[in-house]
Amino acid sequence: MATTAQEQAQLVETSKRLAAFQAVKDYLRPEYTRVGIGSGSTVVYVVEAIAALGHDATANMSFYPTGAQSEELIEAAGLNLQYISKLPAGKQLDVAFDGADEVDDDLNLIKGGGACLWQEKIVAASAKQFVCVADFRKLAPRLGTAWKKGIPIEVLPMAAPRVLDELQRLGSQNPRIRPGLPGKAGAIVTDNGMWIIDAPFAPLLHAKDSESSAEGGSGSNGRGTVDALADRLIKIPGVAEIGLFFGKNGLEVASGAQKPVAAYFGMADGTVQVKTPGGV
Ligand SMILES: O=C[C@H](O)[C@H](O)[C@H](O)COP(=O)(O)O
Repeated sequence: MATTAQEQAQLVETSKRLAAFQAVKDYLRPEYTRVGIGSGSTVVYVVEAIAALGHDATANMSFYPTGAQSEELIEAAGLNLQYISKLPAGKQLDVAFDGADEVDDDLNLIKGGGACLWQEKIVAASAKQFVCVADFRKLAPRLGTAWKKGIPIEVLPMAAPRVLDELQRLGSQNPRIRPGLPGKAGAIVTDNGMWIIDAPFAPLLHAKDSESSAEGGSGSNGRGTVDALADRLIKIPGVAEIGLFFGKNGLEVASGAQKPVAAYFGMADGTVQVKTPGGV
């Protein structure tokens, strides 16, 4: 049935909210004290779901933002704001919630569509459990299938031309420095004073593909895997961080995981689909 653009937009918002409320219900335990809050439009509903639990439920919890937007969200909801820079060495967040631009069926993520990725990766990797919340548009078998804008890469501004050259050598088709929003002359500037380059690549294979391929890490048909490309991108001089969240998942490593222990998707039919490392 044909829907108007307005109806489609409403469906997407409803789906984000469904995913966020279910994820908070499943993963925010009353005994938790340290909670990471990511960036983007879906995380708005995560904060709404947490605030809806009431002051008594959250009074002993501190909330760790991933940038200016989530800092504002936490404060506006009346939740206790704390900073990852104040997390003592050896301690972890109990859980962190964040959105994604694309999620593949091995739970690799593309993030940074809203120019937040560096602090997000630090917060996710600081959590015992990283939980992703998204709507049905973000589901894709391979990264680069649905999200065609490219992999967001946070770069030191003075290095941007050299990074663009290197990205083209690695096979990116037409990598671009992301422009500022209307009213802002020049490039977009991140919360960390960096620029973003969006680097499109052909859809990326993942570990599950290479397990079934004799070619190992490079995948089948000569196509690159998420891990192999990420390893090359992060080594380019001038690259601060990349918007690929990859590697071991949170069930395989005790700390430092960039991949979620669960990804929640609000679906168009009003259900919530949950993907976990064992269940996808
Ligand atoms: O840069 C922004 C972050 O990585 C977001 O988490 C990501 O872009 C998803 O945002 P949204 O929930 O608005 O789709």
